[in-house]
Amino acid sequence: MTSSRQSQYVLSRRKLSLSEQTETSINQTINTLKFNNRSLLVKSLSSKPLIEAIRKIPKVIIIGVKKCGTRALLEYLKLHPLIKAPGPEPHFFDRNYHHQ
Ligand SMILES: Nc1ncnc2c1ncn2[C@@H]1O[C@H](COP(=O)(O)OS(=O)(=O)O)[C@@H](OP(=O)(O)O)[C@H]1O
Repeated sequence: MTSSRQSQYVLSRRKLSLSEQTETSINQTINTLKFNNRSLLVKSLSSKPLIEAIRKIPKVIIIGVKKCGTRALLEYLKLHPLIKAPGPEPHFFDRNYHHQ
């Protein structure tokens, strides 16, 4: 990233008051989605839907083989008032990724 783009990025972070944790999530998303051009994201950060989408990125993912007790773990964690879960198990990876 060039220095002008870097300062643009820092300014955007300040303007949006992103926490360090949110910024880490954004950076992980950038890496995961293989965004090569970060300036694209910096420009998009002014878009409210994108910010909302980024806030919804999970902070924790429970992964387990069938019948290992992931449902019970999720139910116990959901008892905590500060923990939100997307309803029942979303099965994101087994529904969206298939190895051959
Ligand atoms: N703490 C603990 N100790 C032992 N066994 C436990 C525990 N918590 C959950 N369970 C049992 O785990 C089974 C469900 O696991 P999962 O939630 O991973 O099931 S699933 O694959 O998502 O359907 C399910 O087993 P079955 O009743 O045989 O289906 C649960 O009874």
